[in-house]
Amino acid sequence: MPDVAYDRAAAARPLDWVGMRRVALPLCVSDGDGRPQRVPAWADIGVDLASAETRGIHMSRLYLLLQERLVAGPLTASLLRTLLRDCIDSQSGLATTAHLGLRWEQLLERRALASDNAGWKSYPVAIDASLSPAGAEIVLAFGVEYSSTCPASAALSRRANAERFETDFAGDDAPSKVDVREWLSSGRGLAATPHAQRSRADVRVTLRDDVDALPLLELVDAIEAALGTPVQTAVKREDEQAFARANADNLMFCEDAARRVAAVLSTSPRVARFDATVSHFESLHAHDAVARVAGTATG
Ligand SMILES: Nc1nc2c(ncn2[C@@H]2O[C@H](COP(=O)(O)OP(=O)(O)OP(=O)(O)O)[C@@H](O)[C@H]2O)c(=O)[nH]1
Repeated sequence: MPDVAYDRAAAARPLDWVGMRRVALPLCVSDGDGRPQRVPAWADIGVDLASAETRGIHMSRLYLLLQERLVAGPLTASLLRTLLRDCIDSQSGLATTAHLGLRWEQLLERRALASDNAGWKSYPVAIDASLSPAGAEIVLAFGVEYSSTCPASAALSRRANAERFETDFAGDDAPSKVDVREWLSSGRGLAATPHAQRSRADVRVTLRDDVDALPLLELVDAIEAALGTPVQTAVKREDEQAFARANADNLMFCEDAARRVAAVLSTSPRVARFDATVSHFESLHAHDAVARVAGTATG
């Protein structure tokens, strides 16, 4: 059968990236307990076309390698490195580099804060993997949603509560502890509430060369613990009260959240470099408060 890919290229020149975008496949990843889990995923796979005179690459070979390796899984850094090497080799000398992008939603089970319940949250995950004569680089990216309560608004709310207390207990007689407790528990005891909003940390980490298992769960757990207020799954009243306490104990500007995320990533033994952006989708403003932090890890 004719194979025009071998034709001599018109306007011959090398190309930086040739391949396929949005290849659908059932990606085999490891779930939170290390068991293989198949998830719908989309892959972008490509190589450079280093041979200026050759018209086309062998696309089917890249496609078949994706189906052969990523469906069997589970996805690890060594599987990605081997796949990229084989993508380059499949082109029989036409290519020197390969790039693979993967995107999927990862379900992770999360326990309630106080009750004996649990539920599942979906996390957006992506992989950007490349192999060139300079070596391999694997970037793991994911998003973590949390609640942020504004520290400035909290201070102003406490002041409003104190002023209302003075108004309601304006007489000379000192109120009893019971009076104060009842007032605090009543609607009058909350003169103002600080604004809080759903927020998201978008994290990208370049993995160290000695990492094989993808540290998604480890990093999600560490970041959610550092922020203190991850959005919840199953919520009973005791969970909601615990969440309200966690927000009071973890008042955060976007700058505070960015520093907490950086403190985790900069000390992780799995991370070589990181780049994180936190976005607070403000309930006070029609715009978002955003902070970005990047650096190398020393862990
Ligand atoms: N390189 C290239 N191939 C394309 C493009 N669009 C479609 N194809 C098709 O991709 C199909 C697979 O290409 P190849 O991998 O060369 O298929 P093949 O020649 O049957 O397989 P091999 O013998 O292994 O090379 C061919 O039918 C091409 O026509 C394109 O823009 N560039």
